[in-house]
Amino acid sequence: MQPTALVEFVSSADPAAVLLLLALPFVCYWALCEWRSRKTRKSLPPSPFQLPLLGCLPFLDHKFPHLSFSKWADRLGKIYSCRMGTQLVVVLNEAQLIREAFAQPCFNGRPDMYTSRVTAQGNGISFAPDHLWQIHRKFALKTFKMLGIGRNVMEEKIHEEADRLVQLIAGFQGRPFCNKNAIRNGHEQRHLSRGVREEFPHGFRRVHGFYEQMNSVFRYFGVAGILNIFPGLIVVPAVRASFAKVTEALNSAAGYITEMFEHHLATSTRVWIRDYTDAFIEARLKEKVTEGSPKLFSDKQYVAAARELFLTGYESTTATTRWAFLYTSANPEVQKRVQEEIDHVVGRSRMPCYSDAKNMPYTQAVLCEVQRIACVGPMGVPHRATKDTELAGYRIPKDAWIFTNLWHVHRDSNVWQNSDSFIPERFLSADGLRLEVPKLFMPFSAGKRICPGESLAKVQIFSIFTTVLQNFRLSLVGQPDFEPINGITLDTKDHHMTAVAR
Ligand code: HEM
Repeated sequence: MQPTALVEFVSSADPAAVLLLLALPFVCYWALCEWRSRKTRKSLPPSPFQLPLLGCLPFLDHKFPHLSFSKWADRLGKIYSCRMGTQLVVVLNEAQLIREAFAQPCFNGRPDMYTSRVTAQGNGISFAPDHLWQIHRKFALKTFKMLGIGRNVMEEKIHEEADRLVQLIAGFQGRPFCNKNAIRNGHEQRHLSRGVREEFPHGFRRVHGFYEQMNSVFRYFGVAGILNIFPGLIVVPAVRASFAKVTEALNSAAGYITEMFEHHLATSTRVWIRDYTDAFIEARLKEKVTEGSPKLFSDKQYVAAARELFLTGYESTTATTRWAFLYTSANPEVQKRVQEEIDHVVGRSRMPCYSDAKNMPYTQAVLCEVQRIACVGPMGVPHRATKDTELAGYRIPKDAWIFTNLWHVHRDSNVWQNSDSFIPERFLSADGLRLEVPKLFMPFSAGKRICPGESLAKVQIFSIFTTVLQNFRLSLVGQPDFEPINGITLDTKDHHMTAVAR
């Protein structure tokens, strides 16, 4: 066709046909590229059956979602994907794969979740923006180390808590008491004994109120959590009311924490760093000098970080301690062996210390088995992929949420023989003399986000557990009920027990 003929054709033809003709080579080119890239592009991990818009939500066990995630893991293997609403979630079900993923920075982001956005407002540790997270995680770890967590200084404070719990239990004089309330009260009393009584004119009522608020957060979070998937549901009265309860409790706890901060400001010597709050005040003053005003160590950051450390630390360690008492009361022969080990290594004249733990393999095996079987944080804390990447041969798109299926990791019957039975010996060497913790055991997760409270939790659980068993023989009243109750962590139900002095 001559150029003039082409011009004539274009000017006389239907404009739509011309456009179509011009677009055709581009469309063909795009289709070819797409076909080529699909051939080479990895697919998403396999999925369970899902519905449009809702994804897997209608098929999740509403009471215990981790059981559904675990059932799908049995069928789909170490990695699968699903949608919660329109959000893509990748679920990791095997310890080795979790370690492999979390060793890579691109798997260590956190989702931008509605509940944390509204409550922490970009502050705190777990859900803070990246730069703030790095600084405050490092700061918390450095402060814990400086305060002697895992060393003698901190242990003195934990001994106070254990001692108060022993006094509290002794007060029941062999009559039945509620395990749950006793451990909570022991913890609150220790909090009081650490000087809060002087700090707060309202004394115990104030501390008790603070813990009550913390419990409300856990109680109501279950319903409010749906807002992370469908933020629009805030208009539904029941969801709105639950979330209001959570924010009300968090605000009220913030009031308590602010009072504590002000008291520390007024009484800080700046020479003796008494605790996390004193260390925060120091860092704040330094930032003020260099930057003019505290931006990284702001008041809001203090409230969010301190509240989070209280909340996560308190709930997970007290729940684990309650499970430890439940399992050892339900298994008298295990309890007897722990007590024999305590008598042999510690005796009766002093309190057990964490430094005794290395000589107490059986007791440590019992506590590992409690953490494995109870798994208080069954789905960990969600991560987020920060870029398009790959894992185990599958495509993981940027912003996919990554769930750590710790429940499955610790209950997989292909990994743990008789996985639903309580068998502390699985953490001992064949001769029963040494503690052997397999790499498949990971209650504190792994990688850069691994729980920074691990050492503190281990010292606290060990000290309280061994001090109580050193003093009392525990027995359950009625049949043991191992079904958990679900909040942010899996906790024991209320159960009654008796404690006879040894
Ligand atoms: C038995 C006790 C505990 C268990 C089982 C536990 C478990 C966990 C798990 C599974 C995670 C998620 C890690 C991840 O994102 O992959 C986590 C994170 C965290 N835990 Fe713990 N934890 C315990 C005690 C504590 C204590 C005592 C504290 C504080 C004093 C604490 C503070 C935190 C914080 C701040 C994070 C967020 C870390 C980050 O995002 O970098 N935890 N914990």
